[in-house]
Amino acid sequence: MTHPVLDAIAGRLIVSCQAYPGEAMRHPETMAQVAQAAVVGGAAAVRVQGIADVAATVVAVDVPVVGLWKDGAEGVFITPTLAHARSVADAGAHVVALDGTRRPRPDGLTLAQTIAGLRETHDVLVMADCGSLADAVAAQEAGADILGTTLAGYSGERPKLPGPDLELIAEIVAACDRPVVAEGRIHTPAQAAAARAAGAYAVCVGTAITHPSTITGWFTSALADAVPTAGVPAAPTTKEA
Ligand SMILES: CC(=O)N[C@H](C=O)[C@@H](O)[C@H](O)[C@H](O)COP(=O)(O)O
Repeated sequence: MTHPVLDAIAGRLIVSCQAYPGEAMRHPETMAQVAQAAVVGGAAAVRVQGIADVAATVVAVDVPVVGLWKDGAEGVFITPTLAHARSVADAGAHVVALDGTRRPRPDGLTLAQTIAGLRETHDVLVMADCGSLADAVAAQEAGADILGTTLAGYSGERPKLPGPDLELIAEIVAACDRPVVAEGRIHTPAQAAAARAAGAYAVCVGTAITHPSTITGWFTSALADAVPTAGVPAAPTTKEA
């Protein structure tokens, strides 16, 4: 690859550091610290949501920052307009991640117009968050530098599998010639490796690394379903006097 950011992430892990509205960890400094911890663990890049979080993280880590701005929670909400994209780039993101689906955008621009407009003002890479093979093909045509499977299972064109959509990753890799970032519901190291084996250029993991409430829920659910099997010592009981 010919771009230093693409060189940096080749075959590597990107960690998405996001807290959601109303959550205790939703604070730019907190997310920047989470990003620092991910870098210590070997993250080659981090993905961060929100202008303040991007700005705080860019100065806190020495790896590329993939920035996005979620505005809303339905339809096109990941960096939905050119104005959002420029703000993310202004905050210092090295890569601007934006909705890469074929759905209408709130400002009426096409994806190609959005990418071209961003390039007029900023020297950044663009990651298109796609939900299907057709999205990825169109996003490549529109000028995206990186194709992500971020929206597979969220835009209505692919099933929402419990794990990553490995089939889609392989299809995009076969049909396109841009780096493909596997993202979405990669919950285990084995799934990350499987995404890489399916042809992903890099693998992005969020929830399983940086969302403690969800991870805690996985454990509490497992315990709620678990029953002691034979041979397990019984819990001590209080001796009667
Ligand atoms: C669909 C959507 O809004 N995805 C968002 C995109 O930035 C994030 O909420 C995800 O956490 C991120 O894509 C990483 O995925 P996962 O958390 O499954 O590892």
